[in-house]
Amino acid sequence: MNLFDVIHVQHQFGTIPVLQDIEFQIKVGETFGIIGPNGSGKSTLIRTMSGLLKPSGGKILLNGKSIRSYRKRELAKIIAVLEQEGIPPLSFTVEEVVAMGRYPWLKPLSDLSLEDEQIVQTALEKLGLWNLRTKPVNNLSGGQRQMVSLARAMVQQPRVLILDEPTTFLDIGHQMLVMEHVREWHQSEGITVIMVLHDLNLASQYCNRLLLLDNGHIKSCGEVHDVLQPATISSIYKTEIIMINHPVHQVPQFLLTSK
Ligand SMILES: Nc1ncnc2c1ncn2[C@@H]1O[C@H](COP(=O)(O)OP(=O)(O)OP(=O)(O)O)[C@@H](O)[C@H]1O
Repeated sequence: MNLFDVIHVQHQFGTIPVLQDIEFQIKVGETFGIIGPNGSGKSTLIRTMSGLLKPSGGKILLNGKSIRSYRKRELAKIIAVLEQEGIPPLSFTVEEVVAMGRYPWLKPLSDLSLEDEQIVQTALEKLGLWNLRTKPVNNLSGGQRQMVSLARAMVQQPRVLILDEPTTFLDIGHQMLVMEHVREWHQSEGITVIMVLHDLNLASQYCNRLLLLDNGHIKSCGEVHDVLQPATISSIYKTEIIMINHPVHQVPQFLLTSK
């Protein structure tokens, strides 16, 4: 059985169509990338897949069951979402925000158990946040906030991690840090990762399959080499590119050429 079946999904905001006849499947354990130009519908698509947005048409099955039929808490045990902005600047401490990820697993009105606290501590240590744990998150840099967001998702212990542009606003060092943590988590726990990425070079290195959206339609979906065709990428992004083979990983990489 597929983890996700996205069946004839379409969505419109008012009268403007944003997703049209979207159909694809994702299997358990995949690292699935969603790429496409600004405004092509990537965030809208993953919002429908995480149950945050009801599509205007079609349906989305998670483990064979309509995603709309899951209760919020039940869904939060399966899917963790890292939204584009990471976490909003709040006056809660790093540790408090990370602990919020345990919410789906707590009994109503009960506090964290010793086991929950241990899970929070492990995530803080793993993501290099232990020394920052008593700091308010609104005093952190964008990169540190993104790590807090990832730690909160980690303690949620989901089976699926959905990330919307996890590397926007991050320098190359932090981009790699986030991507490597996600990869390690994927490999150690077998979680399924679905991520929207603008950086085609990262998408190529970190995803095993890609979906390319163009103006609300699927342009292509499949293996990295099949989707990242230079002529297609050049025409969809309306820009000159040169494709090379990554000298270490043997995957497509793109260079931009100035005029
Ligand atoms: N809440 C909303 N109300 C009205 N229109 C919206 C809403 N959210 C998104 N849109 C529109 O839907 C289209 C697709 O937006 P979406 O955010 O899904 O694209 P995207 O591919 O994620 O873009 P980006 O790469 O810039 O983040 C855009 O034209 C956007 O203006």
